[in-house]
Parts: sequence; C-alpha cells; structure tokens
Amino acid sequence: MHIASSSEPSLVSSPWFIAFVIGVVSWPILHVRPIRGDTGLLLECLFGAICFCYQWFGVGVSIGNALAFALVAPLCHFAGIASATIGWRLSPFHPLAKFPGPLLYKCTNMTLAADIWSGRRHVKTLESHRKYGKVVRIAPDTLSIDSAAAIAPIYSSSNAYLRSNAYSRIGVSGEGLFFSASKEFHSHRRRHWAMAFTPAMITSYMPVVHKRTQQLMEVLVERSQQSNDCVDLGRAFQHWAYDTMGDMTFSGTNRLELMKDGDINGYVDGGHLATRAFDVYENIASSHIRSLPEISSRLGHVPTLADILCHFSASESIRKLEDVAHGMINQRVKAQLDHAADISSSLLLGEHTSSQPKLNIHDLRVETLFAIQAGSDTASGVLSIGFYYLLSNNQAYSRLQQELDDAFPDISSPLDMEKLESLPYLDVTVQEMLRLGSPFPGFPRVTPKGGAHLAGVYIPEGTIVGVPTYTQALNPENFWPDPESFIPERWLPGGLGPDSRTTKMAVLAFSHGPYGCLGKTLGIKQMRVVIAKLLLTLDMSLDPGFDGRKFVEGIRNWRSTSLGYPLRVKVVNRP
Ligand code: HEM
Repeated sequence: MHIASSSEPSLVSSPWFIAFVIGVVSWPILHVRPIRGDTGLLLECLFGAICFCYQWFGVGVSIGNALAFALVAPLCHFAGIASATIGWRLSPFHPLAKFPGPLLYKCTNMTLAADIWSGRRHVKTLESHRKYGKVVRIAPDTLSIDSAAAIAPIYSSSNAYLRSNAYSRIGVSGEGLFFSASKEFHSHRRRHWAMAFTPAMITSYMPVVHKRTQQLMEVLVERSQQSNDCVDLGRAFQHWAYDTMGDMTFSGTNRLELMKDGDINGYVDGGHLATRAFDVYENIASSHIRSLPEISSRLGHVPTLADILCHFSASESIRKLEDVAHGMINQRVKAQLDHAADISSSLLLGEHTSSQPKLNIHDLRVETLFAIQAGSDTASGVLSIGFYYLLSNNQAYSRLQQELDDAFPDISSPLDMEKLESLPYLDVTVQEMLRLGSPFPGFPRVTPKGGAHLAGVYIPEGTIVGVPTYTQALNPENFWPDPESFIPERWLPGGLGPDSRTTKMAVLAFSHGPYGCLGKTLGIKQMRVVIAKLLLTLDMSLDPGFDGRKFVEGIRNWRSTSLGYPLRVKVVNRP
C-alpha cells in the first residue's frame, strides 16, 4: 500500500491545483475584459512553453515529463476558467437564470452548435418548447420564444430589434447586406439592393423564370427516361434554382448551367457546407456587446472557428462557387453592362452618397454570391418539401391540377402571370408550402436597452432572442386543426371551420421587417410558375418505394435546406 510521504506535495500545493485555481481566479477578469479565442489559445500555448522550459531547464526533469507537465498545466488552467464559467451560467445570479432549458444548453453554446451541425436544430427546438414551454434557454445567453405575439416587436415593428453579431462574416474582404450588424450600413445597403426588386425589375426577370422553368420540364423528362421514369426532384429544383439565380444576377455573363451539365463542381453541396459552417460559427461565436459582461465568459469564445473550418478540404467546393461568381462579376464589371436588367447592374448602379460610396469590387463579389445562394437554396428547399406534401395529398393535388387545367387549357402558350396570380387554390397551396417547407431557425436579434416584455415575461437587455420558424408553423395556437398536416384549405376564407385558426404572421418563411427577405415577391412568383408548369405538363407521383417518414427525418437545415433522403418522383408527360 502506498503511504503519502511528507515530502509529496499535498493537493493544494500541487501544480495542477494551482493552475486550476489561477484559471478560476482569472475568470472574473476575462468576464469583464474578454479576449479573443485565438489569443486565448496562443496565451495557453505560451504558458505551456514556459512550463516546459521551467521543468526541463530549471528543475531538470526528463523531456517526456517536461512535455507532459507543459500539456497538463494549461489544461488545468483552462478547466479552471471553464468551471467558473459554467458555475456562473448555472448560478441563480445569471440574468437568464429563471428561464427553463436543457442543462447542457445552459452550460455551453457547443450543444446548440452540435444541433446546428446535425441540421436538425428545428426539431430539437420544437422538442424543447414542447417540454419546457414558450420561452426556452437554448444557449447560455439565448432564448427561443415560441410566441406569434413576439414576432412583431422583435422583427417588424418600427423599433424592430437589431440583428445579433451572429450575422458577421469573417475572413472576407468586402461588406455585404446580410452580414452586417450595423443598422445604418444595413439600411443604406438595403436601399441599394431594393433597386433590384422594384415591380418593373421583377417583371423583367420573368422571361428568365419562364425559360428556365421550361428547361426544367425538359430536364425532368430526360432524367426520368434515364432512370425508370423516376427523378430526384429535389436535385432538379436545386439545379433549376442555381441556373435561374445565375441568369437573374448576371444575365448575359452567367456561366451556371447545372440543369444542362449537372453539378459537376459540387456548387450546391459546397454552398450548403458554407452556410452550415457559417451557421455553426455564428452560434458559437456570436455575441452582442452588452452592458452585462457575462457574454465574454462563454466557454469556447471562438471566433477563430470559421477561420479553422476554412482550411478543411471541404472548403474547396465552397471556393469553386466563390470563384465562378467572382469570375462572373469581374467579367460583368469589365463589360460595363450597367443597364442590363439583372441584380448585378442594380448593385453596380445603386444609390450612393459621399458617406456611402458605390460598391467596390469586393462588395460586389460578396453581394452577388449571396444573391445566388439567397435565392436558390431557399426556393428549391421550399419547393422540394412542398412537393413532397403536395404529392402525398391526392385531393389537394387533383384540386390544384383541375384549377390550372381550367385556367390554362392551352399549355403551349406562355403562362399569363396575371391569371396565374388570381388562382385561389394555387395561392393557398403556396402559402401552405411556405408554412411547412421552411425549417429555419429563429433569426437571432438582441433585446434593446432596458430589456423587453415578450410572451408575458421580462427579458433582460442584451439577450439574444429568436422566434423559431418551424415550431411556430406547427404550433396549434397558430394553426388548428391538424397543424402538422398539409391542408391548403386552411388558408381559404372560412379556414377549416368555425374553430379553426390560421395565423398568417406566424409563417416566418421570409422573416419580417427591415431585415426580412427582399426577394419575397419574386420568390412567390417563381414558386407559382414552377408549380403550375409542373402540374400542367407532367403527371407526377411519389416513387412506389418512397418512404415519407425517412424523407421528413432527412430534412436538414442550416438556413439553407438540404435533403438527406432524395425526393424520388415518378414523372411522365401528360397525355
Ligand atoms: C422561396 C424563396 C425564398 C425564401 C423562403 C427566402 C427566405 C429568406 C429569409 C428567411 C431571409 C431572412 C434571413 C435572416 O434574417 O437570417 C431572407 C433574406 C434575404 N433574401 Fe430571401 N428568400 C427567398 C427567395 C429570395 C430570392 C429569390 C432572392 C433574390 C436574390 C432573395 C434575397 C434575399 C435577400 C437579399 C435577403 C437579405 C435581406 C436583408 O438582410 O436585409 N430571397 N430570405
């Protein structure tokens, strides 16, 4: 049996314990004066190096022991900081202490980040609300608020809350509308962008939408002939959306031809990876600089994570999309086609003043790449999930097809947009698709000075809050009966009966207010054209072996939607 000799250090005098205590003691300083995660990592490495030199040269231990010491001491120091951080987050003194939520989520942002990485955050948040109620603490400093009444104050009132720093994009030169937390910059850049979405501009995009949608019909038939009358409809929508957005953004200089060539460069998956990394990063690293110093103490204050992710090989495919978009905007600027009816010319021309000059080439690169992604993954995601539901509901499918057949007896002539937009059942089908087809997270905003009363509770200032899109879409308080079922009729006048509920505001597919989607009108028009063309031209049904449960479970969202289980659809030309 080993008996401790008096010469062995006691626990309190052991170097590990001392490093741990220094960590705990340094926490209040870091709490008030935060340092960047990468700086912290470097300091820990420096501490390790000093420990190594002291042990090897000073004490004269073997190199192996000196190395072990140099590794363990910083780890103990970090464990001290981490313990103090978690202790504070779980303490009754934390400003969000009274809000319920899963323990691990209160301790660290890493848990939420893991959910985001899995793409199933929308389901996890829904489960949390079902377990804990309307207001749930889903990260140390973040609350998810499942209340339609909270949507207006957070997103769309005249005093709509500011976006959290979650939107900042690092490691890129050039500033972009979507990536700015500055209200002033954002509203100026948004005016710039708005020129691309005037009614006249939207009308000028429609020939592109019709042309690309016609091509989609041909591609679907062609692909189905190569594969037992079956196609991956989700993939086809992605290719259609990229090509269409490419044309609308770059008109003559567009080089995206995914429907024709296939996605040989992996643009779609590369784009998903980019949004996935951005979404994870933002939720780990995001913070709002607030009067309460708590935020600085986040375990894993790691703004470097995005930098690190950039170096993984997967980022190659992201770069390919960036490169092609950059090439197109360079060509576009050189060609000086300022007056072409496309998004890049609106951005090139946009409003400018001495304080807010014209967009430079870096800004244009950021904005045009964003345009392609903002308008493609969103539209194809909603259409894919929407078509799954439509094809699963024969009654809705037949009713819609009948309405379209009556309105457009001759499918060889171009669709008249005015007539298309007057069709009531098509309209409610689009609404229902948007409700169930947008598994986005709660877009993060920051409560203003003085805090806020939301969903009947007081929320301290500087808290990150969001209303979860998917949870709201399935909330029986907003949609009743059968909130989980695809029933377009719920949107018709009279809804589903006297006790039924349909809360328009609760559909956050485009978000709302000053940061809401600029492409909403265009997106809805595109959806109408695609749905109409498909139902008028083709007979479609889910592949006999298709498993709806697997499809729904395979839906992943990282702001853009990705399908883990393909939407296999049988497609034949209508007689
Ligand atoms: C069905 C199709 C679409 C859906 C569901 C959709 C959804 C959204 C959502 C939810 C946001 C807000 C995201 C956030 O705050 O985190 C957004 C922003 C935006 N969308 Fe869309 N979108 C669609 C189509 C389009 C199209 C076709 C364009 C054209 C380029 C577009 C351009 C934009 C822009 C520029 C923003 C940023 C607005 C800002 O930051 O002020 N969207 N979209």
